[in-house]
Amino acid sequence: MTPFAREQWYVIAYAHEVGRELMARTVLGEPIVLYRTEDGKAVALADRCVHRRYPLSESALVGDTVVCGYHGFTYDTKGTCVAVPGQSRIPRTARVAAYPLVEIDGFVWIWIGDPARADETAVPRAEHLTAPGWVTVKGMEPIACDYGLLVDNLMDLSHETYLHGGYIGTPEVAETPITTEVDAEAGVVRVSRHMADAECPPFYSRSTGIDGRIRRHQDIEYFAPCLYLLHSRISPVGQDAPLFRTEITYAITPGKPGEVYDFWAVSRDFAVEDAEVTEFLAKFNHTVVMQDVTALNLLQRALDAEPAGYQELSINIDAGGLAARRMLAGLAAR
Ligand SMILES: NC(=O)c1ccc[n+]([C@@H]2O[C@H](COP(=O)([O-])OP(=O)(O)OC[C@H]3O[C@@H](n4cnc5c(N)ncnc54)[C@H](O)[C@@H]3O)[C@@H](O)[C@H]2O)c1
Ligand SMILES: O=C(O)c1ccc(O)c(O)c1
Ligand code: FES
Ligand SMILES: [Fe+2]
Repeated sequence: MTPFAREQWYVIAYAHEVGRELMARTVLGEPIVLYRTEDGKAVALADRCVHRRYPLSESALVGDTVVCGYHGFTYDTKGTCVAVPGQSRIPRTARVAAYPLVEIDGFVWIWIGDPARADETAVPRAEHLTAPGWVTVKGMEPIACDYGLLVDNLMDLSHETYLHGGYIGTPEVAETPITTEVDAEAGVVRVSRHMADAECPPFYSRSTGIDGRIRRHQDIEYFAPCLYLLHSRISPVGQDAPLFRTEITYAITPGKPGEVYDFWAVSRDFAVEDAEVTEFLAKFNHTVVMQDVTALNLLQRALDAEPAGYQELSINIDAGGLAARRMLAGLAAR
């Protein structure tokens, strides 16, 4: 299993998902309850009551406090217990952990680690998700696999040719070599594949209106451990500047061991008023994501049935994924 890297920021939800209803998510194996205060501030607490460990997400939100649904221990936004039933003295140790949160670019980021070390300026940015002039479609799918399998999947887009043919894949994706760069200091892995003359897959022909062959550049930036950006640049062959810019964002958040949240988004700065294009990209990308979900569920079940110590065989296309795995191992070991 890919080790969990603590002392890091992770996307726990889209901002729009968090409201005045208690919501449960598990990140790096930690059960967490999320809600918004009456003033609109997002709060994340450990989702286990200190009394008998009842899930607080199955409780009542009363004003800005959570009243445990089992015996009524009441917690404020800092996780401090402010009332217990049947007595006025509150035990000094009656508190649950409160997690640092940052809301930015339409994501709610949570710090998993020592709260004193949470540096908000270290949250990686995906400005296109909310920038004026850009339109975004998005969603989230949970997958029953090691989160490292989703990292591998996204770092090696040669699979588009085989798994996503007729959607985003064409023969040129698998045929074109990649370049890989590692910025160990910044914690970023970059993988680029520049296709000078390629078939235009339906994802781009139907969104851009191009009907001939294209120049297609895929520039990946993986900000380990959670944020993945694919800068996609498309133009008709012969054009010497990119005409169509699409930013594909994934946030890869480990849930319980063997589970991952796959947050996905597609942003564009062309045809922004065209509702048909928006609807097409939302539907089409969801289908693409489900092709990956199905493959990764299947792959995890196959790996689970393997005897220990099975051998993998890597080739050139795996350079980005291998660099990402090394970076994750380094973050987890720190
Ligand atoms: N690793 C690389 O090779 C590489 C190169 C350039 C940019 N990037 C990354 O891409 C991100 C986006 O950059 P930006 O928004 O400033 O640049 P941009 O929107 O001006 O696009 C520049 C990109 O378009 C590509 N491009 C140029 N002409 C093209 C054409 N005719 N058809 C298709 N693609 C074409 C370039 O290779 C480059 O990737 C940046 O974050 C940068 O780090 C990576
Ligand atoms: O390679 C691409 O252009 C592309 C498009 C949409 C996706 O969801 C994706 O993962 C990749
Ligand atoms: S378990 Fe929460 S009050 Fe008893
Ligand atoms: Fe895929």
